[in-house]
Amino acid sequence: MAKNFNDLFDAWSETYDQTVGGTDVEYKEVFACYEQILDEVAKRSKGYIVEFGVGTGNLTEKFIKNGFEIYGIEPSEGMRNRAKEKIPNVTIVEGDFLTFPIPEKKPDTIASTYAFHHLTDEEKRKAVALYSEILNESGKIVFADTVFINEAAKQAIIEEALRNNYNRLAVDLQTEYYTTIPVLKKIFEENGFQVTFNQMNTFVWLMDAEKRRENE
Ligand SMILES: C[S@@+](CC[C@H](N)C(=O)[O-])C[C@H]1O[C@@H](n2cnc3c(N)ncnc32)[C@H](O)[C@@H]1O
Repeated sequence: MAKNFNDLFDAWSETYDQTVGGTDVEYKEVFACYEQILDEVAKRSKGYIVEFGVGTGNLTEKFIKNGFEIYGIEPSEGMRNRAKEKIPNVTIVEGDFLTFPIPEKKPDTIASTYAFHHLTDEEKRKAVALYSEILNESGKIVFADTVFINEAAKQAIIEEALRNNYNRLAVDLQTEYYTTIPVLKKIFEENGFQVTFNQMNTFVWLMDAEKRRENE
């Protein structure tokens, strides 16, 4: 099982929607264009969707508005409760990226926003291998998360955060498992996906990974 961040997210659940709206100056740029990022993930998703780390249900709500059937997975009870208040009739179960009740139907899309960095790179590799098995043959993964083009870019952003006295952001970037595009590209390709990366703001990249067919 991945590292447990539940205390942090239970506490944050009450004010999370204000943070994504830009009230926290340290995280303003991380959440810049938040609605557009979620819209783009929703637009690129298809069919029956499994969503990891649903949080307060903002992406889930967009999926529902677009008419999709959703199976949500979220480890924090506080976050699950906020999401259930917002979207009462949606299935949201307790679980994380690696340990979760497998849905009865094979998903067409596995989606997630602002959450995959909670796994170490080794755990990310295990998760993508697992998703390759449980997805439909022509299934896809659509993630948006903070990623860096390389380690030097990551260090430069951490130094800038420290210069701005954004100490919570700097600690977050140093202690969670933010990775680089080459690492993620390798993980997806080794597991039979063809992946594209599109930058959405200074921090967040959209990853769109399609399963390659046998003869490709
Ligand atoms: C920054 S919030 C993002 C919430 C929502 N997806 C959004 O875009 O607003 C990160 C979410 O990931 C969840 N999370 C933390 N560790 C996780 C893990 N190992 N597996 C799945 N979700 C996790 C947290 O509980 C939290 O709800």
